[in-house]
Amino acid sequence: MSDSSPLLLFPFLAAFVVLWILSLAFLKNRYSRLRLPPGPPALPILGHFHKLSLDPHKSPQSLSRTYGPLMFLKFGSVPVIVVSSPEMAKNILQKQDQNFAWRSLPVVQRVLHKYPSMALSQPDPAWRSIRQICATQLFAPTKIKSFQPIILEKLRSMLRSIDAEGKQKSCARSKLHAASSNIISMMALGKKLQMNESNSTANASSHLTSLLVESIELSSIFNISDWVPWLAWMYLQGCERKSKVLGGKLQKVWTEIIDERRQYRNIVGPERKDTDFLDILISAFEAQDPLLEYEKITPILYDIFAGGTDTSSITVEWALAELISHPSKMKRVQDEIDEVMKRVEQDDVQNMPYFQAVIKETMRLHPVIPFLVPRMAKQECRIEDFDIPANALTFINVWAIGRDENVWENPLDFSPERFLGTDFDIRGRHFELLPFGSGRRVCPGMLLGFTNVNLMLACLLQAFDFEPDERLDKIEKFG
Ligand code: HEM
Repeated sequence: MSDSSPLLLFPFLAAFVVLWILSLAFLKNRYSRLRLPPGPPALPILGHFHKLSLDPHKSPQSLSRTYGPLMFLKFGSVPVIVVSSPEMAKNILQKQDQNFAWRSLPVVQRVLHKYPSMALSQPDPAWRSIRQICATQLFAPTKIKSFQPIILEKLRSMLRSIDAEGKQKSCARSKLHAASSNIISMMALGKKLQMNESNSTANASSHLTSLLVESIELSSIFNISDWVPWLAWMYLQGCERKSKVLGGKLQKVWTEIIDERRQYRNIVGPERKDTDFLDILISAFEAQDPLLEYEKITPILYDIFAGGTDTSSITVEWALAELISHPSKMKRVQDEIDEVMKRVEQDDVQNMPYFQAVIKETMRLHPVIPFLVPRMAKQECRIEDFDIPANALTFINVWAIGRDENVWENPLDFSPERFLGTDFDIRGRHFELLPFGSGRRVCPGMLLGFTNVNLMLACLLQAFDFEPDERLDKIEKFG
């Protein structure tokens, strides 16, 4: 660096300080008339970022022990509400669901897709019509049932592969992940794609996998522009540029896949049947909108891959880790499986109360999306005695609710027995247990995700005996 560089920095620092003072004054005026929920004192610019530890899902839980189940924080300049009790969650997700159905769109996602994905769309008519297609066609119970043979075939091939290569943790993890992605990819884009490697779409689909992984990694980077928007113009981390390049590549692959399918549909003509999600989506869009922009299908496919893959395999991994650490519970669930099932079938899985309790208990202690997908309050509103500012990003801390001693007895114990003989389910009606969220933004893939978790876990428990392992790592990592 040359000698003159500190001088060059001076105007930059001066501008920074002025912007900071202006932002403080602006925020003070903005919130001074409101009775905000309690929260710790904030630092300038950073807000409460310094309060987050390296495990960001744990710090809000300890803060809420001091400040209560409805807490106000600021991350950078973004107002944040953290909810940590079933009553507050019910207030937001049921009583005020409409106002809290909005999402904030991170910069990476805004640049990555021409149209926002379903998970990050605002609750407008287009989002509602996609949710409708999800409920009545893509994830309808009959559709999921029709996919059961495909799911089981993939799982049997996973079992063979684990059997051949040993069931060390790392091996089982990668096989679970691969099985989960294969199941989703078969349902979304069709069996033939995976079978015929010389087919150009098959190559496109394997390229797609690596682009999707890259895009999920990019989306999970902590991007300063999202939290301190007035610094966005500096492009400090280059995320926008990377998203633009990646978005272009993703769009090219999606277009190839969709175009090839449309050509195939034209060749087969009206005789064809909608076999997978892509077919269903093309038909549904064509029926609704003759001037269809096929690009609007791509964010839905993106959601199906991004939302449907790791969520199931991680849940199964946690269930196995807990059962391996609790051999008597492992024996009880395996005995139940041996008694009820010859071969794994979804209908039988539902008739195993202890097995179902194991899954609920796993989802209580280890929800894969610990804060749900953050909601945003469209308008200023009140919760109990407090004012919630418009556009406050709202985190429902289901991880903390699942471990709250005021809600659960001995909350840190893995005890599936607590669910036996109760009517608790995971569908978003019981605000103590919300692994799939609740209200109008509840996970649309819940039935599919739950079916996959059931079948994967049942297959593994039926096929193998797992030895207790002292080296078992039960450390939760965020993101
Ligand atoms: C064990 C499996 C799964 C779990 C635990 C899970 C969990 C969740 C959660 C907690 C949310 C946020 C709900 C809220 O904001 O209230 C969500 C949203 C979503 N999930 Fe899932 N999910 C799973 C499987 C799936 C599958 C299989 C798909 C699709 C194939 C999927 C697609 C989505 C989408 C598109 C959204 C956003 C919905 C919207 O904002 O309108 N998920 N999921």
